Amino acid sequence: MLSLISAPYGFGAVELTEPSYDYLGQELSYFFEPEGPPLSLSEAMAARHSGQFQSHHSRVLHLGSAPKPHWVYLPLHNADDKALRRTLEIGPAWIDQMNVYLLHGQQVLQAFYAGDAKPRQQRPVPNQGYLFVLDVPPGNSGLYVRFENIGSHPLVVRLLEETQQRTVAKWISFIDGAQLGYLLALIAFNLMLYSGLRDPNTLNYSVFLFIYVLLYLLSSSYINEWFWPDSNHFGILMLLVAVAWSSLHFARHFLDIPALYPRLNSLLKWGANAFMALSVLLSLSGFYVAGMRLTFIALIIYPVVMVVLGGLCLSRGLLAARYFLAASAFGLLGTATTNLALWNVLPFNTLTFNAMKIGVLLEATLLALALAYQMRQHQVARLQAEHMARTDPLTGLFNRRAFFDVSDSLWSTAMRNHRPLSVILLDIDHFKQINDQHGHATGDLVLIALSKLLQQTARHGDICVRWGGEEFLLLLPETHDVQAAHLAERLREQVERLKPAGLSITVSLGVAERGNHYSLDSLINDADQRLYSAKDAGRNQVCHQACVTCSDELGQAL
Ligand SMILES: Nc1nc2c(ncn2[C@@H]2O[C@H](COP(=O)(O)OP(=O)(O)OP(=O)(O)O)[C@@H](O)[C@H]2O)c(=O)[nH]1
Repeated sequence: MLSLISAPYGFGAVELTEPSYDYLGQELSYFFEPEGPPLSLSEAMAARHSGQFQSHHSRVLHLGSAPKPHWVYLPLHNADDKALRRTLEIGPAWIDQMNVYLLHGQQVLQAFYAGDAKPRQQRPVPNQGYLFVLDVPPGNSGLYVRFENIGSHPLVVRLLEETQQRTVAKWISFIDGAQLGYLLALIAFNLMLYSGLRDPNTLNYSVFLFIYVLLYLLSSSYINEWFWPDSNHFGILMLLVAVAWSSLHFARHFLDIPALYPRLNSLLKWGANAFMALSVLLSLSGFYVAGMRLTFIALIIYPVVMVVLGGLCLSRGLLAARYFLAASAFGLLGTATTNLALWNVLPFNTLTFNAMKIGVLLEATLLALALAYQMRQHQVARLQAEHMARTDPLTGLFNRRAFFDVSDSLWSTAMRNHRPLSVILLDIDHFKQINDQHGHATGDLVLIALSKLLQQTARHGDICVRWGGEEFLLLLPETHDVQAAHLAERLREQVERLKPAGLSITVSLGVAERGNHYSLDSLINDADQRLYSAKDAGRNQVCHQACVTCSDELGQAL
């Protein structure tokens, strides 16, 4: 037994005089404990010396989704003539229990008891894992670590020299600060948008991101003391379930799935609720591993569902789905890359290890862009609807509704400041004949040509309105009756020369000035009467206050 214990450590040992940031998975060997009471250190040592420890060939040790208690051995060598201080880093942060022994010969030099399952054990350092300061004597030494954990824990082990450890800690603080600051800024901004715009998508997005931030903080061991201090796994599981649920909730509403795919929507909604309830129930009733497995299955399915939903909605012409699809694809890619690296399918390096974080940042950014794009689309649609409600579709001129919106203030200003304001009403002569003889489409062309002429002739500030079928109104601020009559006469002459669709047309016009009118309606009425006077007088003429050719009584009197 003694000879077994004193067997050499040297073969394949980590050389401590050559500090490196490398992960040491390839130098590790491991051994699953048989059923029964936990093995003691000397039993584990005996198992190693009898060749029961298996060697390992990748940088991360991943022993399945719920491995049994096991031992890990790491041989060390110090070629220096004095003891070297190294920080042993063991991640991730959510290991329940581990016993670490540093041995030199058969002598235990240091022992540590760590994990997040028992209150008085050494706790992990946020986002780095468990840190143990080792003073390794010259020559060969060895590290034995016993792990016990409910659920998956890919094991990432490094030995860092003091300055390396400080560098790692600095970069972790910097990257975590930047990442969390960015996500919190997105959450705050979207909550502000929600408080102003009441768009439920911005709220759903903020809730989803906030749960993700909580999950990140909890799984990296930042906030274990505040939430579920003695049941970290339960907290992580609940937040995983909540992240999955809230992301699907956001996706369903953002992509308008209830309207586009009502049946699929019900399926997703009830499926997500049932899965959430089942996971929580299983975990609460002691079937934690089953609950966890269910959650992990869902976590694989959810991102795929997102991508499929994005694709479906894009095929239905929902443009904001482009951003959504890209966001989901990045999220899926990041999560898949990190998981495949942890399972040693992809090479494990800083990029693949952090791919999930990068994916989430890209996903959050693209979803924020998707929301912005959707809001812009809603705004454009609203403006278009408003524009259409105010505009005559054939001629592009204001319709009556828009006229009353804008004319009120012009009328009030003119009244208050005693300023002139005139109205011209214009009607195409015998327009019915044009329609009857040349067809409705030709009639439309005539109307379009005439409205263009009106727009070109009117000054900036004048208002052109399609008043009815073939009737137009011009509201002319700062214009006296005589000036309006001149404009009307000019228009009449231009129409004669216009020849729209090759046809000769004429118009009759009635002009009225604000004068003693008490309301805009009465002013328009006056112009209308003069228009009909112009028609009665033989058409193709202007009738105004000083009119002598038309049959207007007032004009005749003048
Ligand atoms: N092409 C076309 N015709 C229209 C439109 N709106 C109204 N009309 C036609 O305009 C004609 C107006 O006819 P009437 O009210 O009898 O007037 P008119 O033939 O111009 O006769 P007077 O006004 O007395 O000279 C009708 O035939 C309507 O169908 C339109 O948007 N497009």
